[in-house]
Amino acid sequence: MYALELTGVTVNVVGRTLLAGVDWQVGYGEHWVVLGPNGAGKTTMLSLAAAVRHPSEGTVTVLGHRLGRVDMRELRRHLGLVSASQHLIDEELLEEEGATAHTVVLTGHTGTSAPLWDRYGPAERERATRMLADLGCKELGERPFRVCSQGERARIRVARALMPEPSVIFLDEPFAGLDLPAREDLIEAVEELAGNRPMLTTVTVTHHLEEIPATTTHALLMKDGRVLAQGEVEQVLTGELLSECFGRPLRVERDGGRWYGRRG
Ligand SMILES: Nc1ncnc2c1ncn2[C@@H]1O[C@H](COP(=O)(O)OP(=O)(O)OP(=O)(O)O)[C@@H](O)[C@H]1O
Repeated sequence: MYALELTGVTVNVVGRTLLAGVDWQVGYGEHWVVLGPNGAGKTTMLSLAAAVRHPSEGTVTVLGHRLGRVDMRELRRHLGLVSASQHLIDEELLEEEGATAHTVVLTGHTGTSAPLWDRYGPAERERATRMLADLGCKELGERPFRVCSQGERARIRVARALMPEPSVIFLDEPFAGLDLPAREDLIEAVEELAGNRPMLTTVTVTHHLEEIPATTTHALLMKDGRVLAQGEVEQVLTGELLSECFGRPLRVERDGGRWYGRRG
Protein backbone atom coordinates (compact mmCIF):
# COMPACT_ATOMS: atom_id res chain seq x y z
CA MET A 1 0.00 0.00 0.00
CA TYR A 2 1.19 3.50 -0.82
CA ALA A 3 1.14 6.49 1.52
CA LEU A 4 -0.11 8.61 -1.38
CA GLU A 5 -1.54 7.52 -4.70
CA LEU A 6 -2.84 9.82 -7.42
CA THR A 7 -4.28 8.14 -10.51
CA GLY A 8 -5.37 9.99 -13.65
CA VAL A 9 -5.81 13.19 -11.70
CA THR A 10 -7.05 16.36 -13.34
CA VAL A 11 -7.94 19.65 -11.66
CA ASN A 12 -10.06 22.12 -13.62
CA VAL A 13 -11.13 25.56 -12.52
CA VAL A 14 -13.34 27.87 -14.57
CA GLY A 15 -11.72 28.06 -17.99
CA ARG A 16 -8.40 26.48 -16.94
CA THR A 17 -6.80 23.12 -16.37
CA LEU A 18 -4.35 23.30 -13.46
CA LEU A 19 -3.35 19.62 -13.49
CA ALA A 20 -3.81 17.04 -16.19
CA GLY A 21 -3.36 13.28 -16.17
CA VAL A 22 -1.23 13.10 -13.03
CA ASP A 23 -0.18 9.65 -11.78
CA TRP A 24 2.00 9.57 -8.68
CA GLN A 25 2.73 6.96 -6.06
CA VAL A 26 4.60 7.65 -2.84
CA GLY A 27 5.67 4.77 -0.62
CA TYR A 28 5.89 4.93 3.17
CA GLY A 29 9.23 6.26 4.40
CA GLU A 30 10.11 7.83 1.05
CA HIS A 31 11.33 11.42 0.84
CA TRP A 32 10.23 13.28 -2.27
CA VAL A 33 11.16 16.61 -3.73
CA VAL A 34 8.82 18.29 -6.21
CA LEU A 35 10.38 20.78 -8.62
CA GLY A 36 9.07 22.86 -11.49
CA PRO A 37 8.74 26.41 -12.77
CA ASN A 38 6.35 28.96 -11.24
CA GLY A 39 2.78 28.05 -12.01
CA ALA A 40 3.61 24.44 -12.96
CA GLY A 41 1.02 23.09 -10.52
CA LYS A 42 3.19 22.01 -7.58
CA THR A 43 1.08 23.60 -4.87
CA THR A 44 -2.12 22.36 -6.53
CA MET A 45 -0.78 18.81 -6.49
CA LEU A 46 0.30 19.15 -2.87
CA SER A 47 -3.13 20.37 -1.85
CA LEU A 48 -4.65 17.18 -3.30
CA ALA A 49 -2.11 14.89 -1.62
CA ALA A 50 -2.54 16.76 1.66
CA ALA A 51 -6.34 16.26 1.49
CA VAL A 52 -7.03 19.98 1.20
CA ARG A 53 -8.90 19.80 -2.12
CA HIS A 54 -10.55 17.22 -4.35
CA PRO A 55 -9.58 16.37 -7.92
CA SER A 56 -11.98 17.16 -10.77
CA GLU A 57 -11.19 13.76 -12.30
CA GLY A 58 -9.23 10.73 -11.22
CA THR A 59 -8.62 9.35 -7.75
CA VAL A 60 -6.50 10.47 -4.82
CA THR A 61 -5.82 7.90 -2.11
CA VAL A 62 -4.13 9.13 1.05
CA LEU A 63 -2.98 6.66 3.71
CA GLY A 64 -5.29 4.08 2.14
CA HIS A 65 -8.35 6.37 2.15
CA ARG A 66 -9.85 7.59 -1.08
CA LEU A 67 -10.76 11.28 -1.13
CA GLY A 68 -14.49 11.67 -1.56
CA ARG A 69 -15.19 8.65 0.63
CA VAL A 70 -13.51 9.81 3.79
CA ASP A 71 -13.79 12.65 6.28
CA MET A 72 -11.03 15.00 5.06
CA ARG A 73 -10.69 16.65 8.48
CA GLU A 74 -10.07 13.32 10.16
CA LEU A 75 -7.57 12.36 7.46
CA ARG A 76 -5.72 15.67 7.83
CA ARG A 77 -4.98 14.82 11.45
CA HIS A 78 -2.45 12.32 10.10
CA LEU A 79 -0.89 14.77 7.67
CA GLY A 80 1.40 17.67 8.47
CA LEU A 81 1.36 20.61 6.07
CA VAL A 82 3.73 23.56 6.26
CA SER A 83 2.96 26.02 3.53
CA ALA A 84 3.60 29.70 2.97
CA SER A 85 0.72 29.98 0.50
CA GLN A 86 -1.90 27.93 2.35
CA HIS A 87 -2.13 29.50 5.78
CA LEU A 88 -3.51 26.83 8.04
CA ILE A 89 -3.26 28.88 11.19
CA ASP A 90 -3.90 32.50 11.92
CA GLU A 91 -0.39 33.49 12.88
CA GLU A 92 -1.43 37.13 13.33
CA LEU A 93 -3.86 36.08 16.01
CA LEU A 94 -1.16 34.10 17.81
CA GLU A 95 1.18 37.09 17.54
CA GLU A 96 -1.42 39.49 18.93
CA GLU A 97 -2.04 37.17 21.84
CA GLY A 98 1.70 37.14 22.57
CA ALA A 99 1.89 33.35 22.09
CA THR A 100 5.28 31.80 22.74
CA ALA A 101 6.96 29.42 20.32
CA HIS A 102 5.99 26.59 22.68
CA THR A 103 2.33 27.62 22.55
CA VAL A 104 2.40 27.79 18.74
CA VAL A 105 3.74 24.22 18.65
CA LEU A 106 1.09 23.10 21.18
CA THR A 107 -1.69 24.36 18.89
CA GLY A 108 -0.52 21.70 16.44
CA HIS A 109 -2.01 19.11 18.80
CA THR A 110 -5.51 20.50 18.29
CA GLY A 111 -4.94 21.84 14.77
CA THR A 112 -6.27 25.22 15.88
CA SER A 113 -5.09 28.83 15.64
CA ALA A 114 -6.00 29.59 19.22
CA PRO A 115 -4.64 27.45 22.03
CA LEU A 116 -7.22 25.14 23.62
CA TRP A 117 -5.61 24.98 27.05
CA ASP A 118 -7.90 22.35 28.55
CA ARG A 119 -6.77 19.93 25.82
CA TYR A 120 -3.07 20.17 26.65
CA GLY A 121 -1.80 18.05 29.53
CA PRO A 122 1.76 17.41 30.72
CA ALA A 123 2.32 14.85 27.92
CA GLU A 124 1.44 17.38 25.19
CA ARG A 125 3.54 20.12 26.78
CA GLU A 126 6.47 17.78 27.03
CA ARG A 127 6.00 16.66 23.43
CA ALA A 128 5.93 20.29 22.22
CA THR A 129 9.26 20.87 24.00
CA ARG A 130 10.64 17.73 22.35
CA MET A 131 9.47 18.80 18.89
CA LEU A 132 11.20 22.16 19.31
CA ALA A 133 14.34 20.31 20.39
CA ASP A 134 14.07 17.99 17.35
CA LEU A 135 14.05 21.09 15.14
CA GLY A 136 17.08 22.47 16.95
CA CYS A 137 15.25 25.34 18.62
CA LYS A 138 14.59 24.24 22.18
CA GLU A 139 15.87 27.55 23.50
CA LEU A 140 13.01 29.38 21.74
CA GLY A 141 10.30 27.79 23.85
CA GLU A 142 9.43 30.84 25.93
CA ARG A 143 10.18 33.43 23.27
CA PRO A 144 7.16 35.24 21.81
CA PHE A 145 6.53 33.94 18.28
CA ARG A 146 6.11 37.58 17.22
CA VAL A 147 9.80 38.32 17.77
CA CYS A 148 11.17 35.10 16.25
CA SER A 149 13.19 35.47 13.05
CA GLN A 150 11.96 34.03 9.73
CA GLY A 151 14.35 31.11 10.08
CA GLU A 152 13.17 30.39 13.62
CA ARG A 153 9.54 30.64 12.56
CA ALA A 154 10.16 28.20 9.72
CA ARG A 155 11.47 25.63 12.19
CA ILE A 156 8.68 26.34 14.70
CA ARG A 157 6.10 25.71 11.94
CA VAL A 158 7.62 22.32 11.18
CA ALA A 159 7.71 21.48 14.91
CA ARG A 160 4.01 22.42 15.08
CA ALA A 161 3.17 20.22 12.09
CA LEU A 162 4.88 17.27 13.82
CA MET A 163 2.78 17.56 17.01
CA PRO A 164 0.05 15.08 15.98
CA GLU A 165 2.69 12.53 14.87
CA PRO A 166 1.73 12.71 11.20
CA SER A 167 2.51 9.85 8.82
CA VAL A 168 3.28 12.30 6.02
CA ILE A 169 4.63 15.81 6.22
CA PHE A 170 4.32 18.22 3.28
CA LEU A 171 6.72 21.14 3.14
CA ASP A 172 5.72 23.69 0.50
CA GLU A 173 8.68 26.00 -0.11
CA PRO A 174 9.82 25.79 3.51
CA PHE A 175 13.14 27.49 2.75
CA ALA A 176 11.72 30.54 0.97
CA GLY A 177 13.04 33.80 2.39
CA LEU A 178 15.61 32.22 4.68
CA ASP A 179 19.21 33.39 4.78
CA LEU A 180 21.98 30.87 4.21
CA PRO A 181 22.55 29.76 7.84
CA ALA A 182 18.80 29.56 8.52
CA ARG A 183 18.29 27.55 5.35
CA GLU A 184 21.08 25.15 6.25
CA ASP A 185 19.72 24.76 9.80
CA LEU A 186 16.29 23.84 8.45
CA ILE A 187 17.72 21.46 5.84
CA GLU A 188 19.73 19.76 8.57
CA ALA A 189 16.62 19.49 10.75
CA VAL A 190 14.64 17.93 7.86
CA GLU A 191 17.49 15.46 7.24
CA GLU A 192 17.47 14.50 10.92
CA LEU A 193 13.69 14.00 10.86
CA ALA A 194 14.12 11.61 7.96
CA GLY A 195 16.96 9.82 9.75
CA ASN A 196 15.19 9.52 13.11
CA ARG A 197 11.72 8.58 11.89
CA PRO A 198 12.02 5.68 9.44
CA MET A 199 8.28 5.51 8.73
CA LEU A 200 7.79 9.23 8.19
CA THR A 201 7.11 10.18 4.57
CA THR A 202 8.06 13.66 3.41
CA VAL A 203 7.20 15.71 0.33
CA THR A 204 9.08 18.97 -0.15
CA VAL A 205 8.35 21.56 -2.83
CA THR A 206 11.24 23.82 -3.68
CA HIS A 207 12.58 26.03 -6.45
CA HIS A 208 16.25 25.46 -5.81
CA LEU A 209 18.38 22.35 -6.17
CA GLU A 210 20.60 23.69 -3.35
CA GLU A 211 17.64 23.29 -1.00
CA ILE A 212 17.11 19.60 -1.55
CA PRO A 213 17.89 17.66 1.64
CA ALA A 214 20.54 14.95 1.22
CA THR A 215 18.03 12.39 2.57
CA THR A 216 15.77 12.85 -0.48
CA THR A 217 15.03 9.52 -2.14
CA HIS A 218 12.72 10.49 -5.03
CA ALA A 219 12.01 13.47 -7.24
CA LEU A 220 9.12 14.63 -9.38
CA LEU A 221 9.36 17.32 -12.06
CA MET A 222 6.29 19.28 -13.09
CA LYS A 223 5.72 21.41 -16.12
CA ASP A 224 2.50 23.04 -17.34
CA GLY A 225 0.28 21.04 -15.01
CA ARG A 226 1.78 17.70 -16.01
CA VAL A 227 4.36 15.37 -14.58
CA LEU A 228 7.45 15.55 -16.76
CA ALA A 229 9.46 12.92 -14.88
CA GLN A 230 9.40 11.07 -11.57
CA GLY A 231 11.34 8.34 -9.84
CA GLU A 232 14.52 7.82 -7.88
CA VAL A 233 16.27 11.09 -7.28
CA GLU A 234 19.48 10.22 -9.18
CA GLN A 235 17.51 9.27 -12.28
CA VAL A 236 15.33 12.39 -12.28
CA LEU A 237 17.68 15.21 -11.27
CA THR A 238 19.70 15.16 -14.47
CA GLY A 239 20.78 18.16 -16.51
CA GLU A 240 18.73 16.89 -19.43
CA LEU A 241 15.44 16.56 -17.56
CA LEU A 242 15.87 19.76 -15.56
CA SER A 243 16.71 21.69 -18.74
CA GLU A 244 13.51 20.40 -20.29
CA CYS A 245 11.54 21.20 -17.16
CA PHE A 246 12.75 24.80 -16.80
CA GLY A 247 13.08 25.50 -20.52
CA ARG A 248 16.76 26.45 -20.58
CA PRO A 249 20.06 24.60 -20.51
CA LEU A 250 21.00 23.65 -16.97
CA ARG A 251 23.80 21.64 -15.46
CA VAL A 252 23.46 19.60 -12.32
CA GLU A 253 26.16 18.57 -9.89
CA ARG A 254 26.11 16.55 -6.73
CA ASP A 255 28.46 16.97 -3.81
CA GLY A 256 28.27 15.37 -0.39
CA GLY A 257 24.74 14.15 -1.11
CA ARG A 258 23.47 17.67 -1.90
CA TRP A 259 22.53 19.02 -5.34
CA TYR A 260 23.68 22.11 -7.19
CA GLY A 261 22.44 23.64 -10.42
CA ARG A 262 23.72 26.31 -12.78
CA ARG A 263 23.21 27.35 -16.37
CA GLY A 264 24.54 24.82 -18.84
N1 LIG B 1 -8.36 28.76 -8.13
C1 LIG B 1 -7.63 29.05 -9.20
N2 LIG B 1 -8.20 29.63 -10.29
C2 LIG B 1 -7.47 29.90 -11.40
N3 LIG B 1 -6.16 29.63 -11.51
C3 LIG B 1 -5.56 29.05 -10.46
C4 LIG B 1 -6.25 28.73 -9.27
N4 LIG B 1 -5.36 28.16 -8.39
C5 LIG B 1 -4.18 28.15 -9.03
N5 LIG B 1 -4.29 28.67 -10.26
C6 LIG B 1 -3.24 28.77 -11.29
O1 LIG B 1 -2.77 27.46 -11.52
C7 LIG B 1 -1.39 27.46 -11.82
C8 LIG B 1 -0.67 26.49 -10.89
O2 LIG B 1 -0.62 27.03 -9.60
P1 LIG B 1 0.24 26.38 -8.43
O3 LIG B 1 0.15 27.29 -7.26
O4 LIG B 1 -0.16 24.97 -8.25
O5 LIG B 1 1.69 26.44 -9.09
P2 LIG B 1 3.12 26.21 -8.43
O6 LIG B 1 3.83 25.24 -9.30
O7 LIG B 1 2.98 25.87 -7.00
O8 LIG B 1 3.74 27.65 -8.63
P3 LIG B 1 4.79 28.51 -7.75
O9 LIG B 1 6.12 27.85 -7.97
O10 LIG B 1 4.74 29.84 -8.42
O11 LIG B 1 4.32 28.52 -6.35
C9 LIG B 1 -0.95 28.91 -11.68
O12 LIG B 1 -0.87 29.48 -12.97
C10 LIG B 1 -2.05 29.57 -10.87
O13 LIG B 1 -2.20 30.93 -11.19
